[in-house]
Amino acid sequence: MAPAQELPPETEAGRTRVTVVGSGNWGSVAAKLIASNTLRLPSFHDEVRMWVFEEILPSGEKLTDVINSTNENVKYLPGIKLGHNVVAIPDLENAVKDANMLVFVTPHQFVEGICKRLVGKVKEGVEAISLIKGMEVKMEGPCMISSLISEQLGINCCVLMGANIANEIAVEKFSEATVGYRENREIAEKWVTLFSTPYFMVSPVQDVEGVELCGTLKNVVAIAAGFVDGLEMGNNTKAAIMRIGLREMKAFSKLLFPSVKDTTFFESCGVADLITTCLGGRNRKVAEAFAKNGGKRSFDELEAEMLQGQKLQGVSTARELYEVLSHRGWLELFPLFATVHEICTGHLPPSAIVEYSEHKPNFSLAQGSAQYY
Ligand SMILES: NC(=O)c1ccc[n+]([C@@H]2O[C@H](COP(=O)([O-])OP(=O)(O)OC[C@H]3O[C@@H](n4cnc5c(N)ncnc54)[C@H](O)[C@@H]3O)[C@@H](O)[C@H]2O)c1
Ligand SMILES: O=P(O)(O)OC[C@H](O)CO
Repeated sequence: MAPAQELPPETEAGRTRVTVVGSGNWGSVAAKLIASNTLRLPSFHDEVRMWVFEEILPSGEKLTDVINSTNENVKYLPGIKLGHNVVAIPDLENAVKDANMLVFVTPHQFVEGICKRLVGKVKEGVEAISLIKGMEVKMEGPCMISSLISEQLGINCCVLMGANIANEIAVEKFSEATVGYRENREIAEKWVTLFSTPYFMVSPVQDVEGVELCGTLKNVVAIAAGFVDGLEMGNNTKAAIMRIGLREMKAFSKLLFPSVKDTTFFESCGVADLITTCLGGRNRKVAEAFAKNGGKRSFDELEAEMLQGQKLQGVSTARELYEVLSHRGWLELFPLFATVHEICTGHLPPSAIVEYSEHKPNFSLAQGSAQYY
């Protein structure tokens, strides 16, 4: 497809342009979903730009060249056509400069660097959405990725989270997702329109922090579920870990943001994502291998070997969470979260996942926290 700037000006008028910042496994599927909709919705420009962190493939070719010539992300989503209107762009500034809607979908550890490069480079009034499951920990405390994007770029940022294993959505198996928004329902509806397809059902919820924390924290519970699988502890144990994990997700979210709604945990971003991720996600899979190896091979080594460039979010989120819990004196309130980090870092054996999480938190340690359980 012709690059956007070559289109006659009259075809441009009033149409919303979308750029996807990120092109991993989920980033590529997000681009595919969006591209199928921009083609059919007259209010959107057909072309979807996708920023690609450039890399050279074993064939010696550039990943962007291969995506643009084959219409496939051969490294992160092989075998799936993205849509002829998806254009891979290696230059970040060029990818975002004309966009009215920006979709952020990179592993969370890269977002801050990306945002720094984007300061002053995005269009005025641009709307953003984050599909990123993770958080940053700053001196002043935890910072959700949507806030980081919002604050660094001075733009509004919604979130989209859900029970969304990318490879399943890539082959158009039915699933649901949740858009979290702050105040502007109209913008949330626009995101819902942009993402919804007959096989991808999206619902808006006015609880950006609740939706984003669900997506972020479930990755830590998935690591715990992987340990249980690696130790062959069975379904009941795994269900117990998921229940305790959900309880800690809710308690932590509400301690951090009292505005978080109970009902959010019953949306796709809550219990449904927790279930799918503990059954079929990458965090679970690598944690299973870690436990099978008795913790003797590091997560970094296993991630590189098992995921071929895809990135885990659960191990770093567990570390970030641990920092927040230690700093606020909440470690004993969240035994599952704390134990996951201690196992990941080799301070406890994988079997500690049940030895520790079976203890109920000591409510007296944090005044008023019992009401959240
Ligand atoms: N894959 C899924 O099923 C899925 C589903 C829902 C949400 N998510 C979330 O989406 C986010 C993105 O995950 P993904 O699956 O699209 O990615 P991924 O893990 O498949 O791929 C890693 C990506 O990081 C890029 N990268 C590597 N080094 C980089 C650098 N220095 N700077 C910038 N980018 C770099 C790679 O090019 C690649 O695009 C994560 O927060 C993840 O939790 C993933
Ligand atoms: O494969 P994971 O563990 O990164 O999880 C993928 C998605 O977040 C599931 O919704």
